[in-house]
Amino acid sequence: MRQLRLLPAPYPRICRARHVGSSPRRRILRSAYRVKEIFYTLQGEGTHAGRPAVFCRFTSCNLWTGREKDRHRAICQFCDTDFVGTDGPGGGRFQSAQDLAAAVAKAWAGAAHPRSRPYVVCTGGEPLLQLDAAAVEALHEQGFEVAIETNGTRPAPAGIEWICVSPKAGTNLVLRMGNELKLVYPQHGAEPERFADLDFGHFLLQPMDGPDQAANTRAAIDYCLAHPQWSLSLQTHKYIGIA
Ligand SMILES: C[S@@+](CC[C@H](N)C(=O)[O-])C[C@H]1O[C@@H](n2cnc3c(N)ncnc32)[C@H](O)[C@@H]1O
Ligand SMILES: Nc1nc2[nH]cc(C(=O)O)c2c(=O)[nH]1
Ligand code: SF4
Ligand SMILES: [Mg+2]
Repeated sequence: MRQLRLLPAPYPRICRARHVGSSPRRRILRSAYRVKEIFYTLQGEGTHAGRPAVFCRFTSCNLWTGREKDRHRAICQFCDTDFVGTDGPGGGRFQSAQDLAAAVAKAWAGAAHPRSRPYVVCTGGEPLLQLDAAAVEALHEQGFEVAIETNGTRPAPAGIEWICVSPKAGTNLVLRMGNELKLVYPQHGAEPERFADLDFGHFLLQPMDGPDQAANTRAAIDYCLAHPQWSLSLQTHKYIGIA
């Protein structure tokens, strides 16, 4: 069980909860995995677009509060996602990695089959503020192949099968290798050339959604045509009207 506790320093060496806050005196232990929503759909973006997956959307991000009133001063200002709170379908607070993995397994609708291993995409918000080795292990125990969508500013626990990093301008990119680098385009200060030499299996440009979506799509197409290391990633779920 992951319980809310305040620990006096020095802290026990064996403690699975994670510390929050910088000052040792202010280290409060997080109580649970906080999840906005868990839902079953098709992966809409990137290399695995079209693949059935359970999406586990963790609450909170380190680059935006998620509140519209703060968007203009956020580090990441173009976010298309509501990740505030735990009130979405299947959302809630999960006290243990096992509880979290059981909720994800409940959402998987596919039949067991050797060629269709259950697939979970951990996203957010920023999933690496919460996803830890215990959660990855519990998801594996439920039979899942684990994928993540991350802004790359935090290290990832071991064992994740598919790491998709989507760098944001003005941030320090910590995750510099992975399976796919999916860059929202265009971003002043995060031009594709800055990332082209990193160790990723796939390099994708995803047009920034918003008021300039059509022009951004044209610009992304032109960039890919001129620089064939890069492929286009469309947010297909938005076109076909699924979550
Ligand atoms: C909502 S984010 C959550 C995961 C993580 N925080 C991240 O940024 O990668 C999921 C994906 O949506 C992308 N995304 C967010 N807002 C977008 C927008 N307005 N247009 C296109 N892609 C966007 C992100 O770059 C990321 O690849
Ligand atoms: N269908 C679908 N595919 C997605 N790929 C990444 C998503 C995300 O929000 O992280 C997402 C999403 O929200 N829905
Ligand atoms: S880093 Fe990801 S979740 Fe956070 S604000 Fe940006 S796109 Fe949204
Ligand atoms: Mg999304």
